[in-house]
Amino acid sequence: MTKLNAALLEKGDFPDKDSVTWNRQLPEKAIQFGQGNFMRGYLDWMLHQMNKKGLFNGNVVVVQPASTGTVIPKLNEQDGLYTVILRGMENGAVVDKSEVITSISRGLNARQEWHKVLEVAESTDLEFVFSNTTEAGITYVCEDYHEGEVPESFPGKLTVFLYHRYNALGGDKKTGLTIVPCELVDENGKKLKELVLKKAEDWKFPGKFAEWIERDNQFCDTLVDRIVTGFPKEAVEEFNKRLGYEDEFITLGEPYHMLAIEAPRSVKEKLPFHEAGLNVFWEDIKPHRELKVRLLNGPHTMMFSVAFLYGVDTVLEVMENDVLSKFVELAFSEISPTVLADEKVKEQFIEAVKERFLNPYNKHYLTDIGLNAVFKYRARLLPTLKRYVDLKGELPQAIVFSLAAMLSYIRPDHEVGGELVGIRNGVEYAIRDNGVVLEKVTEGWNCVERDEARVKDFVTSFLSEKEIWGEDLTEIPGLSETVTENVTMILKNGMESCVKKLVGRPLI
Ligand SMILES: NC(=O)c1ccc[n+]([C@@H]2O[C@H](COP(=O)([O-])OP(=O)(O)OC[C@H]3O[C@@H](n4cnc5c(N)ncnc54)[C@H](O)[C@@H]3O)[C@@H](O)[C@H]2O)c1
Ligand SMILES: O=P(O)(O)OC[C@@H](O)[C@@H](O)[C@H](O)[C@H](O)CO
Repeated sequence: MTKLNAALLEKGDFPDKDSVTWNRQLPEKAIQFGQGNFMRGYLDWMLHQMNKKGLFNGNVVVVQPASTGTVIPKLNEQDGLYTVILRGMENGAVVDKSEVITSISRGLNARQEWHKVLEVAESTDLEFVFSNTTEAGITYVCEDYHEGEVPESFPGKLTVFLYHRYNALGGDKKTGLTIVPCELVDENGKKLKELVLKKAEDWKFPGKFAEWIERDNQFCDTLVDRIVTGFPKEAVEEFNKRLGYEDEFITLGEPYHMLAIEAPRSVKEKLPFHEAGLNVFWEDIKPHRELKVRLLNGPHTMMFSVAFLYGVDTVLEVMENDVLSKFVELAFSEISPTVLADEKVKEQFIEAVKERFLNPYNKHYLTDIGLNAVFKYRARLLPTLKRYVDLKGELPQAIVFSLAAMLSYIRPDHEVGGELVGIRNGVEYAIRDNGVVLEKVTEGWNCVERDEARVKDFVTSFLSEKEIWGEDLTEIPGLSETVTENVTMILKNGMESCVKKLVGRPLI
């Protein structure tokens, strides 16, 4: 079968050819750090929608920031082209549409082609920097600067990129950029700016550069929302057949999307998402964040370990299971009172989330949601747990149970090629979490394997780890004891029996 690339698009030899809009001559107005599924199915898709209406008139250079990854060469083989397939319900009707996205001009590997990345910094066409480097990307890493060499961290790369631009173009006001991070990190724009300024200070870049950053570059805070499940690895042939070409980057997602962005009016004028009919809010993002992170990401992080160890694999299977769907109800009932929003707004949001989780087309794997789960629990559930304790004077049982389930999920059986492997019902799964977490959990589980009575020591030591939690969680009254009880119960009776017992309790 023919591969998707520029030649195929020009030949137009495939079923959906009439829907393609492509202008290869558009200037490279943006650089994007992060080549993952989410950006392809969300931001690059949005830029494409604007290009179709003549509202952006630009392309994006995509940079792979992390050293591992195989996306860039394959993306370049496809001339930056790929297909987004959006499937689910929209306004009560079934949607199933595919579209070739043409907003990416090329891809670069930061490690191997840093000089080319710096050439982009010199361009007067460039106006925007977008990014999604996961939560791990917007963190401070202590590193040295050597001229011409690529820094390890994303903030380090961005600082050198901006410094190169400042030097190449003379630090003129007009050469400042609009920087729009899409990581799910609270105040992502402000944090990224702080990190850039810190790097500039560490590396003793001139004060005038810091002034240029402050005065002429806009860092915007954002909140992003769309469930993008990525490449359909279990049904590639079926999709290629439907499209009439082979595409290594088919990106599946739901029709729903939302972007909340805090930025000055000038940015709104340069990025008129709303004029292209996109669901974008130019306002305070806090209310959106409060609802979305607590009531969508929170239940995701609660359900992944519970449901996976129960024996199911996807969010849809959770929602369609009698017992697990009750666990999700329990999750909403514990989270909702802690969310600072109008009751009606919360109810409507919860109903919409349930409908999205029930999207019959989305194969959203629990193991994908479980990537780096401990830090997600810290960011997405711990504030809810603490607020619940303040409000009710007791622990939220399901939220606490999901913490025990997460510890049970990160239980290594053995190691393969440096990666930890867990076992569910005799079948292996990869445990993918942060290095510190894996080290502590492996140590803890090793002790428990030798002596089951050591669960208490394991849980207490893990919860008191400030490097992981940012605080000592054993100070929350009863938490350590309840997590210990739950882990012990899961070990003894298995997940199914424990969840059934938990959901048998009356809803709050
Ligand atoms: N997939 C979704 O539905 C969805 C929805 C909203 C938000 N998000 C956010 O997007 C992020 C990425 O999701 P995805 O589905 O694209 O995953 P992915 O695995 O396809 O992509 C991960 C991306 O992050 C980069 N990356 C990873 N670790 C990094 C590091 N330490 N420094 C710099 N870059 C790093 C990779 O190079 C890659 O571009 C998630 O962390 C999530 O918070 C995803
Ligand atoms: O993407 P992650 O791994 O950070 O989190 C898993 C899901 O909660 C997340 O992808 C949601 O589906 C998404 O945030 C919806 O906008």
